[in-house]
Amino acid sequence: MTDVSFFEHITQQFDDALPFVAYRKPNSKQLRAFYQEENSIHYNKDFTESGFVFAPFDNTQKSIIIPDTHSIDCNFSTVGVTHNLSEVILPDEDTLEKEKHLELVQKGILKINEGGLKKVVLSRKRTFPDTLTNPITIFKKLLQRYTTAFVYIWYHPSIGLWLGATPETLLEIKNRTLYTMSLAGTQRYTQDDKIIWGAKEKEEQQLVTDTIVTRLQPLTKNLSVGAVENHKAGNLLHLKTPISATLDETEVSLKEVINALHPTPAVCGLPVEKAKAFIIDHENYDRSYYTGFLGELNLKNETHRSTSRRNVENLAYRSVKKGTHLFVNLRCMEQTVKGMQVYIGGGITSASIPEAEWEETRHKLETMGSVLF
Ligand SMILES: C=C(O[C@@H]1C=C(C(=O)O)C=C[C@H]1O)C(=O)O
Repeated sequence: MTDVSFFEHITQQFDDALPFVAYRKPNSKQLRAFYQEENSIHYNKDFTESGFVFAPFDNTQKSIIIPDTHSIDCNFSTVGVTHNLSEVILPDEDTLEKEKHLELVQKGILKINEGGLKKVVLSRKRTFPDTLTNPITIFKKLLQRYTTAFVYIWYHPSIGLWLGATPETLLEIKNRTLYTMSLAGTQRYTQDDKIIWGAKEKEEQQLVTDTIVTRLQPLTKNLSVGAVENHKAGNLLHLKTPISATLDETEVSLKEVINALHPTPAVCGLPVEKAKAFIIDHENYDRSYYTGFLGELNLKNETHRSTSRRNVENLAYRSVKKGTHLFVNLRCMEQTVKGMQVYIGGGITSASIPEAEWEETRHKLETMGSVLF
């Protein structure tokens, strides 16, 4: 299919108020969409379903599946896309918003200093009332600007419309190998500076790595932790550690692995239940799908049955294997009647400085806000 027909197809779905998701994986040119011909909500039961899953932050709430029954794909090239991608200066922020966020961060630091809580990720949302009104155009701009991110547009008439360009993989399972990452710590990317990370960022990211390792250890074998590297996401840099392991899905279910990983301390905090309770009590808004996860779940068409006759066991395994590739829903926005709502947050530790945390959310906002005008 040509990219023109692809975009026409998803535009038609949206105009007809029918569910769809369209996405492109990091560093890929392939665009893919799953869509429904009716508007029912398919809830996930136990992560054995096939399709595209959209899960909220609160893991006690249900996730939604767009089944893999109807799909289209195309190669996307930016040739012929004429969107202006110059730097955008966002409208000034309400001073009340700033005060509210500083207060929230101060409360978080206080709670950490009291003991019992090591890290908590605190967030806010900003509504842009006067933005581009066509979400498909925003999607195209995200594709054009964030080539190394997982870029998506997700729509269900009974739930809403979400868009995002996330740098964070929750989990990928290919054959018997599981890949994930610990992503935390943020600084602005400036081309000419030598990259130096502060102790707060290094410690915060190490906490995430250690937790992921502890949670995956009992479920996997051959766990391997790579070296810490810089990860560029738009105008930001993060610290990232790649983690991989061997997973036997005949012994450990996908549901167990997802429950072990989500929510990671990169988006919630540590210890997870205490951090989650603090977030729910103090953030004063519903995160909904922000810091949830989304992506391909048990996609059958990624299965390649081995033709090798040498390893019968491997052959049998491969024949039932399906592909799963999930991302954390960060750098995302939701279309509402009030305008586009962009969600942003950052990890708070005892070493956090409230003003710097506010600035971090401003920088993250610029990443998303730049495609809205
Ligand atoms: C919570 C967000 O990002 C997370 C928090 C980070 C941090 O605290 O430095 C960095 C990357 C993400 O793990 C967000 O972008 O909203």
